[in-house]
Amino acid sequence: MTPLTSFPKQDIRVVLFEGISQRAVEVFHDAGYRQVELLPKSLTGDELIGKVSGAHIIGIRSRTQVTAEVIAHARKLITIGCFCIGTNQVDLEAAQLAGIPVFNAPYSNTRSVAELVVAEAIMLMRGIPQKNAECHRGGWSKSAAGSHEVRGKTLGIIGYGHIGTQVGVLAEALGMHVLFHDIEAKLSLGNARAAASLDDLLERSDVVTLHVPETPATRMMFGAAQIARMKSGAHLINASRGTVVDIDALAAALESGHIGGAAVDVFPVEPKGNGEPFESPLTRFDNVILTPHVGGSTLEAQDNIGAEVAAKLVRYSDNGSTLSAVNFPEVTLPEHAGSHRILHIHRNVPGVLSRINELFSREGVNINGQFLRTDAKVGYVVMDIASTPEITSRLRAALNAIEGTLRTRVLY
Ligand SMILES: NC(=O)C1=CN([C@@H]2O[C@H](COP(=O)(O)OP(=O)(O)OC[C@H]3O[C@@H](n4cnc5c(N)ncnc54)[C@H](O)[C@@H]3O)[C@@H](O)[C@H]2O)C=CC1
Ligand SMILES: O=C(O)CCC(=O)C(=O)O
Repeated sequence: MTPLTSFPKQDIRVVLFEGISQRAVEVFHDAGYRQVELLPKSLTGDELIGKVSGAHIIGIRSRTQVTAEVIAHARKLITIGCFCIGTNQVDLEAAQLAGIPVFNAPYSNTRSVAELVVAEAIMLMRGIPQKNAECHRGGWSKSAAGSHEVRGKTLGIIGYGHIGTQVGVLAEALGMHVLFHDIEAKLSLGNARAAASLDDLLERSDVVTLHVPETPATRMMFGAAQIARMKSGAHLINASRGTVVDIDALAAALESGHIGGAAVDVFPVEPKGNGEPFESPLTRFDNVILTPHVGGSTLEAQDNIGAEVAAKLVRYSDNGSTLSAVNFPEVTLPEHAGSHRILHIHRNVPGVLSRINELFSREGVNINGQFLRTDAKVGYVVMDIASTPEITSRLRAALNAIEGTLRTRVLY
């Protein structure tokens, strides 16, 4: 791939997919970006490739799959924003090796998911989904059978991270006992306790809720064997990723009555946008709350996410800072008024930095500031120099010729 360079801000094309908040557009406009396109849904296949290949910055939510193939066609792309928490929809390694940092909003919708999950735990324990469905059909069955308070019951949280801990805090405020299971050692908040094992958690919980990211280890981590371990009549909530639960095994356990009810917000296959058909083996069960992946969809969260991720994208585009990028060495940079800033992204192989420094000394250019971070695969070095456009352009061409260079950008 020929390394790319930067150019005037008014020519930078930003494409935001999946109905990202207007707040993001405002942040780009305020920062001087004029070409911001807001699309209401995700795209796939050639349509997505066509759109991304013309963009310098893209913003997506959980639905748009930015695969290695999409990235290979994204010749102008300098950065990707996931306007959400999860980043599993992006091939992070392919992006990194194309010199494209990816940003997300790691906390902005945490509270929204936690509130929904706790509300669902109450609804499931009361049998409200099936009562609601019956009333909608003109039925009436006033009864306390199968209806319970959550106070004193046990909530099992799988994945005790940002969301899991918030769910635990809210559940404890309702008088629930909280157990959690995580692959990492975690500080328990309040009176929450780590379960001895996943099986231990499943055997003791009245409601089990999943808050793990999508990783190779969590794909289908919750199947027939885990469901069988749950107490008879217990409830399952999944607002993590649709690939985490074996949906057919869940349907079978609902059919048999082993699972008392479920709330599912995420699905193995989700429609591309509103108005597209939704299909799931769970639609036939009254005791299942189905929501269209709205765990993080509150106006509060979406506004915050729009502002946060857009600000990160602007900062990277304007200044080169990669602080909080999820796939890139993190460099925090000062302002560079009065100097040219050269950003050089390269494979992390021995000798690249010394070749860069040799080049600058050969050109007789003084480096006012140099910032370097590396990870296992990639190095990111930023140099502020007092230079003329001619010298900078010569340097840029020479930098591009250094073996291992993935991308060079210049910020004037
Ligand atoms: N339904 C929705 O709208 C939303 C869904 N999400 C999903 O929720 C996930 C979790 O979000 P956060 O809590 O912010 O992430 P986090 O990274 O703070 O927490 C995830 C936790 O899961 C643990 N974990 C990872 N693999 C595990 C395994 N195999 N078994 C047990 N624990 C494991 C991690 O150690 C970590 O503590 C996101 O990755 C995203 O997929 C996030 C926001 C909105
Ligand atoms: O709001 C969205 O589109 C996705 C929310 C989500 O799943 C996330 O933040 O990871």
